[in-house]
Amino acid sequence: MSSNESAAGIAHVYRGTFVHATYHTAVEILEDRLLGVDTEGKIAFIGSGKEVDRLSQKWGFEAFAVTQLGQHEFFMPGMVDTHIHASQYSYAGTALDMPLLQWLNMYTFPVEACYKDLEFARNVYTHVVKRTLRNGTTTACYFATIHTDASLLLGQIANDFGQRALVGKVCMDTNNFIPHYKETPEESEGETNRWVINSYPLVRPVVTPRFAPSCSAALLGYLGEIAHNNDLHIQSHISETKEEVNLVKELFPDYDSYTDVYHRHNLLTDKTVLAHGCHLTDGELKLFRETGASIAHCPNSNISLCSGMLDVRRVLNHKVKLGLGTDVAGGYSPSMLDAVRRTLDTSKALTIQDTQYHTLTFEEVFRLATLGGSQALSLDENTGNFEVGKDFDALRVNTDAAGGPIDLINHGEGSFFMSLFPLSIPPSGDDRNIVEVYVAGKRVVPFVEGP
Ligand SMILES: Nc1nc2[nH]cnc2c(=O)[nH]1
Ligand SMILES: [Zn+2]
Repeated sequence: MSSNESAAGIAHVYRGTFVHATYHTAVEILEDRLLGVDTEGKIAFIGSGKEVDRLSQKWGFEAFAVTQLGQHEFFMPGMVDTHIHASQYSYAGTALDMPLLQWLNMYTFPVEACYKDLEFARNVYTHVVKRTLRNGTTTACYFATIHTDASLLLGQIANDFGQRALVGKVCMDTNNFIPHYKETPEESEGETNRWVINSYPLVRPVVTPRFAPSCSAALLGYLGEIAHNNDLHIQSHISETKEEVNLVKELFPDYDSYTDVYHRHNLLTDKTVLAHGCHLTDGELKLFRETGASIAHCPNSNISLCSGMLDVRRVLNHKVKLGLGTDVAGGYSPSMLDAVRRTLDTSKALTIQDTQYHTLTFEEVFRLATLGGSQALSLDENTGNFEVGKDFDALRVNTDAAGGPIDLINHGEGSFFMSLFPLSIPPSGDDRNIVEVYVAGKRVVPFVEGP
């Protein structure tokens, strides 16, 4: 047995087409493969479908127990939403009529204040976890609110429905508009310490300063220390709008840049993910690269709030890790397939402005939605693509789903279009094409209905 071979028994074997990204190739379409999942939910082997007899002997499964995918089906890795506000799901699709800072005061803070009420929280959090899972988000990096108990509930709900999640209790000690929706720095530190000791098998806590304008230097310092002492993930927002960048300059005049504010409070590490980054300078991107911090690209929100257009190609050229985020409710869609589309749209809009621009390809964006996201969250040892030893986080996709949003037209066996058809789903498909969702080997969609 080689070092990455599983010692656990085989629980499931699937045969058919597998489509995924690797570290070297944006998209690989693997036809007629056999993939075995062990009893711990990890990928135990991947081999040719033609070798079913040899593999069944080697791995000890019955050939008749293999699940055969349909002619128009394939497996792709589950998608990774690197930035979503679970607490804002209740008003997704509404209230996008003002710029970020006014939008936060007018809509977001009043809604988030409601999460003191645990029943309200339970209702919204159950809906957002189910909706994102159904849309193919197998890993979500969530912002909750400042309320520790409601944030714990979000972690429990994600775990119970089988979604892999990073969950952040939001920290903020500055709020001039809604004074009751904030904490003192000491409360925030104490509650974060209470928060980070809790975990569920699929859920990890994330240290979550909301963004520099909502946090004093003292609070940022406490949070950097907690993250460092406990080796935790960190998430926040950065350089989403020019107005925000100017505000940070006013609030933190002694720092070189917005990025420097986080850096000097030990908040930039290889487990940090910062959303937006539309207006970062080259020097700031260099600091991201040096620290290993990553960017959550949230194109729907960037356009919906008229914040800016992130030049993803520039970020990738700086060798900064980048994943995609829905940023509900600044973004109006909880679907990562929408994030794929908006990423392509933003890249094409940049190309319209500059015809020499190196537009992102469909394949590159597919990678960002899957493996790229897992790298951005430093979870790619566990998830992001179909490699032996990783957890089986996967979507069973039917390109010809009954009632689906797109028709599969047969161009004839072996034609150019037929071979590329799996790639049409991220831009043109929707949740009707996602017939099953797996996290760590367990089927979590369709939901198992209670009694
Ligand atoms: N889009 C967005 N940006 C933020 N910056 C600080 N808080 C938020 C938020 O809730 N949404
Ligand atoms: Zn956000």
